[in-house]
Amino acid sequence: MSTFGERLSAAMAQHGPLCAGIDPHAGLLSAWGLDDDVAGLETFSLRCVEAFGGNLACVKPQSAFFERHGAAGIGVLERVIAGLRDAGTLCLLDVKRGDIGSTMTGYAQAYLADGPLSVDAITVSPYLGYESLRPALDLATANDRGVFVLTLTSNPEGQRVQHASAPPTHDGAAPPGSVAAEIVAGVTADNAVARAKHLLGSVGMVVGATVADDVRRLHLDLSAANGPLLAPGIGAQGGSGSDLAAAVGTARAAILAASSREVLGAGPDVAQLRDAARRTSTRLAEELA
Ligand SMILES: O=c1ccn([C@@H]2O[C@H](COP(=O)(O)O)[C@@H](O)[C@H]2O)c(=O)[nH]1
Repeated sequence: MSTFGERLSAAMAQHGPLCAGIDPHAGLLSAWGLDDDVAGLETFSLRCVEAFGGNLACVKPQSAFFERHGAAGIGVLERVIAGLRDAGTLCLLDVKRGDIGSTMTGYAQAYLADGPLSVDAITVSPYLGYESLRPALDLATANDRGVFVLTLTSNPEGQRVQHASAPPTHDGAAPPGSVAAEIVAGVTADNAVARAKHLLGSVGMVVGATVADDVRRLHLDLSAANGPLLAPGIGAQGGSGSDLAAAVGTARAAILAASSREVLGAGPDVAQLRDAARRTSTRLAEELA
């Protein structure tokens, strides 16, 4: 099988840069005329699969909105994942997992090995240390899956952690600067083999569409990292593809722009939802060009 980076490159070339979110907020269920229960969750989510499957490069279910319904909600998530797989559309599960290595192995097995929650890629949180993610990084590589490491998140609170200076390493090597820069350095190293083959790497970063100024302020070289950049914050959070594209240099080609509420507001009609996603993808392609 081809690597996740190769599959994502091909999908973006075919369908454009939009990664539509499936975020079944209680408010959106209500706006679609659905009850805030498992039946409403299932109707909402499977309409999204019908609208987006086969039409977009990637779809990003937000695990939180399935987990809040308990085991039955996870069952719906399993059916969403299966539906996207059947449609041939990449599924990036936004689940932001991160733990000590031994536990991280369990999370990696849940999402990056074969099983009911197996997806093409997941989001991971590096705040227990980039190397604590090693079990997920290694299993993703072994199974041709991907991970997206939180690097500069779209929310304003993230700055206090992500802009902080990284302490010196135990071996005395000079730290690369900020916490965010340390994560970029880890991703750069993990994508080196793909880079040598002139392929997009399978280790991506989450860099919010709202934080273009921070990318410049921290002097992050996202091009050298050679991974896809998941850019949430388009639409409802006020971010724009063009601002981020201007800040990341040649990495703009690797921006996978995530938008949830802006697109989902076009439901519940499947055709209108599909049209909204296509329009957003076309607009984002222009902003990122
Ligand atoms: O830095 C981050 C990381 C993840 N997200 C997630 O993306 C969507 C955004 O939803 P919108 O409705 O388009 O604002 C949501 O699932 C977040 O958890 C993020 O926003 N920022």
